[in-house]
Amino acid sequence: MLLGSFIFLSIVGLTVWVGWKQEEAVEIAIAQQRVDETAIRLQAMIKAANDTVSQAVSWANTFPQHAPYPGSAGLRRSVEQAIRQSEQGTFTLDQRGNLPAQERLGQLIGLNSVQQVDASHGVSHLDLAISLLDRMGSSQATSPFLRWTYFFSASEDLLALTPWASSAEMLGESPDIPTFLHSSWQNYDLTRMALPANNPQRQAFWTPAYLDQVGAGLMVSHAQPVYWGDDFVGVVAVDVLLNFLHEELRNFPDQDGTLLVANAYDQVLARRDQTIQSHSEITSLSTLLPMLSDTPDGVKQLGGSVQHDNLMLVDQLNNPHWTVLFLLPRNAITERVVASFMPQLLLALILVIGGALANIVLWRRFVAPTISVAEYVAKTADNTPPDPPEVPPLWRPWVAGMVQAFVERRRLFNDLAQANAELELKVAQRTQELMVANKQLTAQASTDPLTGAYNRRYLFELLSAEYARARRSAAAISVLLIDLDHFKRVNDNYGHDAGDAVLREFVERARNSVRSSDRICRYGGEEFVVLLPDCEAEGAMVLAERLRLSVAATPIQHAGHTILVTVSIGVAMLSSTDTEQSLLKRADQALYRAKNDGRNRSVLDMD
Ligand SMILES: Nc1nc2c(ncn2[C@@H]2O[C@H](COP(=O)(O)OP(=O)(O)OP(=O)(O)O)[C@@H](O)[C@H]2O)c(=O)[nH]1
Repeated sequence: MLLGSFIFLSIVGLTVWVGWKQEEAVEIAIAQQRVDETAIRLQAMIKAANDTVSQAVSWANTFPQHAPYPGSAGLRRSVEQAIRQSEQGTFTLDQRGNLPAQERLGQLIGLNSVQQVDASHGVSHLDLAISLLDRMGSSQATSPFLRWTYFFSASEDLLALTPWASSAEMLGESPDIPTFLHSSWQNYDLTRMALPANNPQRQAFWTPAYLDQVGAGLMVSHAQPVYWGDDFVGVVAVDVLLNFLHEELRNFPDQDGTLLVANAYDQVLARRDQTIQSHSEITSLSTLLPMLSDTPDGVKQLGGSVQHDNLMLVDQLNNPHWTVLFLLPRNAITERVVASFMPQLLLALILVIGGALANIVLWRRFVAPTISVAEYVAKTADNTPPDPPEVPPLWRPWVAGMVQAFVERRRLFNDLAQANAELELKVAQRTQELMVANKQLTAQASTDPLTGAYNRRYLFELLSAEYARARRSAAAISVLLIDLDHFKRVNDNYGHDAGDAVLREFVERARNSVRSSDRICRYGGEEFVVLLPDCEAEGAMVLAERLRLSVAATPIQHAGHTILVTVSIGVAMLSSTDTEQSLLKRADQALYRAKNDGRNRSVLDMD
């Protein structure tokens, strides 16, 4: 029972745990999916900057093959006019009132010394700048967050920029154009990073974030150097305003946690919970997340890991290498899991409580009654039946029937045991009786019923045994053959009963005259044989005489009559040549002589 409960609770617990983990995994997957989608959207939005730069650089690198470029003839005339009209060795397009579609074009500032024609390539940086202004003028229309597109010439004497900005606006606090152009190459990341020494692979790159000097906001530049063959010509760049990032992060569907975008320079470019409006507000990611400072490339280490009490979900854009980072508090996940898992949890609780109740009911209704009934059954072996067990009402009729059956069984068992005991007693008695009867039968089989002497059949058994014994041990053995004299007269004179009485009395007196080991046998009618083991002839004669005299000396009284009886005795002792029959025969011969000699005497056969 306990084991069953334990297993049941373990299964429920395991199920809850597995369910919990599954729900947690689902929540994490949803959050990761949102991060991934945000990264994809940002990548799509930033694509305009990539396209603008790659198309412009592609055009610029092959520009000598396009020249002369007819599309910018009007702009070129305007530039040449500006160069001619310029003072102080510099020129701008501030006076461009005669340009067609001027809003579409941008500003161009430079030094009058700018080369009109490159001797080796046949075209000049100025030609390239003019053609780029013509081609890039509509770039901003493709994306609202592309701010400036521009070309710096590597000779530090030219800057072409679109859309339009006045030279005053561009120069800002710079004292003059030559200083501005020169310092731009020294101070701007996009120009410095484009230099052949810094970018031998001539790759496009993204600069760290900076604040636009004309107040447009936080931005980054995407730039790529321009080469004509092996000659470094300049750099084409586009400035990207980062305010769209904040808008994008604000639309993130998960309202919990910290969400930000950082670049590969450890700068946090945008945070959902905070707008960045000044350069000082640009925090470093490693400062924001102290745990990152321990690793050389913290951002790469972040994916899906748990940072303190937050789950950190990350996705990275390819170009630029920006990171969308979402710190979701663990307790927010737990709350969501609880919310979505609550029905399952409730079900599990119901199952547990229901299971426990079912166990209790099962125990009370079935197991406990079964045990008490089993104990009761065990006790029904006692003679006194125990009280019936306490069971629920449902069981009572059944238990009552069973108790009655057991009691009846006990009663039958007791009756049977008693009957068995009685039977055993009877069998013992009967056996005893049979033994007595057997003894009697045995005695009857060997005894003459009238006199109690051994009968003729038994005489021969005895004689045979004694004969064998005498032959083995060379012992003596003698026999007396006794015949009552004129016995017929007794019957005739006093009746047959008197004759029987005389026979009985004779045997009685014979018993009193012989040894206990001697055997008195009725040989037939009024003839008797007394078998005398270990008795020589002389002893036999003495015994015969004593017997004869005991009979003759005292008449027998019967029914008022005094009956005088005598006996004649033939005596013989076993000789070495005798058989059993010959021994008896010699005794008979001696008897015969005793009769002939006048009766009432003992005669020894001397043979
Ligand atoms: N009452 C009684 N008489 C018996 C029994 N057995 C034999 N007798 C009788 O014994 C008598 C034997 O007679 P006999 O053979 O003539 O011999 P006897 O009269 O004894 O004469 P002797 O032997 O010559 O002395 C017969 O009359 C038998 O009927 C018996 O069991 N009971």
